[in-house]
Amino acid sequence: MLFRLFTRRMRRLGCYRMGPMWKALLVFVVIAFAGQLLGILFNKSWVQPERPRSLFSIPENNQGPPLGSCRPQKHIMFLKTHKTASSTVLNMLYRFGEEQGLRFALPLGYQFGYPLPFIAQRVKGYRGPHVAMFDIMANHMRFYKPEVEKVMPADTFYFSILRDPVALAESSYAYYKNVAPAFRRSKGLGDFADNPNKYYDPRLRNNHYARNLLWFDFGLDHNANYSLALAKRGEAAVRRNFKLILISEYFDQSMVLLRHALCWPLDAVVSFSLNARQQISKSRSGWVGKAAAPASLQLTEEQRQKLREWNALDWHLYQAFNSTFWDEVERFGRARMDTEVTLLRSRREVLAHVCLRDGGRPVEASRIRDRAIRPFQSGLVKILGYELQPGLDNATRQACLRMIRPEIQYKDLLDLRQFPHAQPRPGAAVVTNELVVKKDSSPHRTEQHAGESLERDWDGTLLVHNQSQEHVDIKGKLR
Ligand SMILES: Nc1ncnc2c1ncn2[C@@H]1O[C@H](COP(=O)(O)OS(=O)(=O)O)[C@@H](OP(=O)(O)O)[C@H]1O
Repeated sequence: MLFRLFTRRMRRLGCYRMGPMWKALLVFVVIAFAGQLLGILFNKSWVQPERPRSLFSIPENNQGPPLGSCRPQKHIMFLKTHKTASSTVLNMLYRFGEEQGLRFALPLGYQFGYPLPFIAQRVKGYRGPHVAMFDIMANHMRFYKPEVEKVMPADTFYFSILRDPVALAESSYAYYKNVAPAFRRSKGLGDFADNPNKYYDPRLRNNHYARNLLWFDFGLDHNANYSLALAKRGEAAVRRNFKLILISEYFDQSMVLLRHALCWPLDAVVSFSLNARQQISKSRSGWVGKAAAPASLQLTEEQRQKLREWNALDWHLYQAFNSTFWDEVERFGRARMDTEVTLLRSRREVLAHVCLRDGGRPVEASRIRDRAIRPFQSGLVKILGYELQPGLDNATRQACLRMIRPEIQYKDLLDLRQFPHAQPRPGAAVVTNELVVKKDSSPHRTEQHAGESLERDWDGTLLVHNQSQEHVDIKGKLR
């Protein structure tokens, strides 16, 4: 019937003198074309990324507005800057990679030899330049592009995240109070801001946490004297190397841009804030109120301004990329952005309701019954985590767990999956549930081992001093 119709139409079009061979070929082309068309209409995975085995069976159309004909990006390098919400972003990358069976470039310990500039040998299982082995790289490092390029495929998508340097300084001071000598010596952040030069010695290890920390993480000289020309050169280097720079203060808008840049489904960028510090409120519940900072972190407006000046290179970077960020939002469309942010937030609320106890409120580590998901603690304040809703079915529980599993534990899990037969190296600090809540009270201990000098860094990282005095973190703790 269809064939008869088709031949009649062909006759009308003047195709009388076709031989049987040509006719057969034409029929074949038409059938193939119709097949493609039906495939496009009915196979959504062509137009939308395949939804990872995700939390709950929700209809496809709840995965956010369609993304067009893009393909999900699977080669990703995220520069995990410090105290910028980067652990929340890392969690999303871990989840997506795990669900899609991607391979992670993981550090031997928990960061890639930080604070030394990145070298490819820090990647576990690295076999040499341009051996395409890894899909995602995202743990803390001091960025150094030529070495990163040895590890990651040429079509890798590079992105990172920035935060207002004043907020970042508060977070960094709270977290690294006992780690950065400049912070340790001052009475409080306000005192430090009033006269940073009194406390800051650029030669002392870990003082990079106290000055232009973003600039440092991007691999630039964070102690350089500020000049506009220098700041613009640094900014240009970041622009050259990174396709997208997110802004922590606009986290949800950032996630929308990221989702579109990576062509990912909505669930992949829905997250719960990880690594938040507890801030004591005056209310009876005694819980988090961002306004109520402890006395040692309180700042006057003048001190805030001084911190901007002290971190002038970071301040420049932040302002420049904040402006670029809003240009991107403009290009994306304000109304469209608002719609997608609303969708993202409502999805987060649904997931919080399903997954988390107490309506999703973060709690202090000691109150988390499952010790395996307690977050690592450091500094002046308590770092909060989450408790899972009891009584979840196994699949939901696993999906929820992924969203709240702290960075250290998640890295260990992926490491074990990728290297199931690897033996821990001699001297390696094995992460136990106890260790993740332990504060290291005696930083910089030194021991002798097999002719080498071993030193424990503030976070338990085992550093080996060999003859060239290079520090190698074998395995230790984060940050
Ligand atoms: N979604 C979202 N939006 C905005 N801010 C967020 C988010 N998730 C985490 N955070 C805040 O980020 C701070 C922790 O940053 P990091 O995870 O990068 O820290 S670390 O360097 O890995 O230790 C930490 O900041 P402070 O609470 O000010 O210390 C977190 O509260």
